[in-house]
Amino acid sequence: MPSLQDELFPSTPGKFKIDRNHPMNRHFHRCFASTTTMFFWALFLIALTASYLSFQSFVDSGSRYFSVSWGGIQWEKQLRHSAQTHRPNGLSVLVTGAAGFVGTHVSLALKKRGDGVVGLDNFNSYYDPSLKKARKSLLSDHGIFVVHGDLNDARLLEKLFDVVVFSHVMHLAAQAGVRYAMENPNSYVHSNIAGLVTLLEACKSANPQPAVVWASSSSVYGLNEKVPFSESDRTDQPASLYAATKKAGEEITHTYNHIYGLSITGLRFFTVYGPWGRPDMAYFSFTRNILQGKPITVFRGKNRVDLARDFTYIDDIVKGCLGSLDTSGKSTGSGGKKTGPAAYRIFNLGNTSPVTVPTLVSILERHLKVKAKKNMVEMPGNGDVPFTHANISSARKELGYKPTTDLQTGLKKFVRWYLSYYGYNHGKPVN
Ligand SMILES: O=C(O)[C@H]1O[C@H](OP(=O)(O)OP(=O)(O)OC[C@H]2O[C@@H](n3ccc(=O)[nH]c3=O)[C@H](O)[C@@H]2O)[C@H](O)[C@@H](O)[C@@H]1O
Repeated sequence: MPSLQDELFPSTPGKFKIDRNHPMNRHFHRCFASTTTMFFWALFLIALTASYLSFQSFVDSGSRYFSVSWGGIQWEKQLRHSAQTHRPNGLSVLVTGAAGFVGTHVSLALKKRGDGVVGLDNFNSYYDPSLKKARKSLLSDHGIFVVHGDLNDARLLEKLFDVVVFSHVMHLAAQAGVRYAMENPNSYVHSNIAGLVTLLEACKSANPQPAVVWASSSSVYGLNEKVPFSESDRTDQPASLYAATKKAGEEITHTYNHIYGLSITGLRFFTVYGPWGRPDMAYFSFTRNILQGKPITVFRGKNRVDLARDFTYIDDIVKGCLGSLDTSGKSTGSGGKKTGPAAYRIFNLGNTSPVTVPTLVSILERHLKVKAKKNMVEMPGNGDVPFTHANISSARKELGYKPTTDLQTGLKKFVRWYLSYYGYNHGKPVN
């Protein structure tokens, strides 16, 4: 005889029948109906919670415009993985502008020695974004995750510091370029002023606070005529809006050091060049034009004096950046409040041997084995300075900084990279 259980729950699906008039069944039906209702309510609540959570992560994932794609469990996992250190006392560094020229090289060097690195970049189109994407995939091949987002996105920054405990921030994201400031002045304010403040706000509120190393510029010396340029020289005569925003950055970082106890190191880079460089810079655009048989414009100063730059090779700059991170000392603030004095430092990172622009051109001609078509033009009043020359004794003493690559050697490496990246074979494009 089948048991009650068997009758009510036959093993064959579809044969389930309930005799509603059976007293036992009436009782069961009431119970079952309430169980079903509960079951559906539970399902409904689970669905509601799930959609709330995914909505939250969608909200998290965007700026207030709900447009940028960041956030979510998988994204956080990638962040943590990328930030993991692989050496005792390794650093965990947030590198802003990681898909930029200096950012890419610094990120790779940190990763190579076992530090954790998370990149941040907005991939803007100031110059060819495909070069930035190529740098990103180089970083990804080395296990470095680059978040696509803007410095001005405070929620994103807060989230990054929530997910990862960064010991350091290497702040290299900026609107670069001296002459472009006349075309698009607001982009300099957006990145170099507003973006910097948003980043410092996030750093000051982080617990623990990271130490900050950031890129200033040799352009802050502006119209200074005393050579070589020392950190104590006057920097109150900027010649371009770009220089003015970098100078403002030095003052802004000082206040965050003073009020909140953030450890700050500002690095005044001197015309950095090398493989994976910036296409807007003279050595890069000259190379492109010379190879394409197009003319180049070489600016000259007053009285036909050649312009000169203390061109500095990227590998030397990277050593200066790593030396700065290693010696920065801790920030002292907690819960947004300073608990003691923290380091505030500024260093020149140059090569200490200026080279004129016509000499730069003749070195390129030699390496490319092509003669340049030169248009010599008087320097327009567009923010340029006639020369730069770094005194690096402070950096040498404090960071162990010692540049070792001269322009001839560095440009040879750049040209080799350029020809291979853009598909040239013996100076001819490969079809
Ligand atoms: O070190 C710095 O402070 C700055 O170095 C470079 O600025 P700049 O030195 O002007 O570098 P380039 O734009 O590559 O110019 C180098 C030299 O070539 C000259 N030049 C540039 C472009 C051109 O078409 N012709 C030309 O003769 C410039 O006048 C300058 O003397 C970077 O672009 C800045 O972002 C950086 O902050």
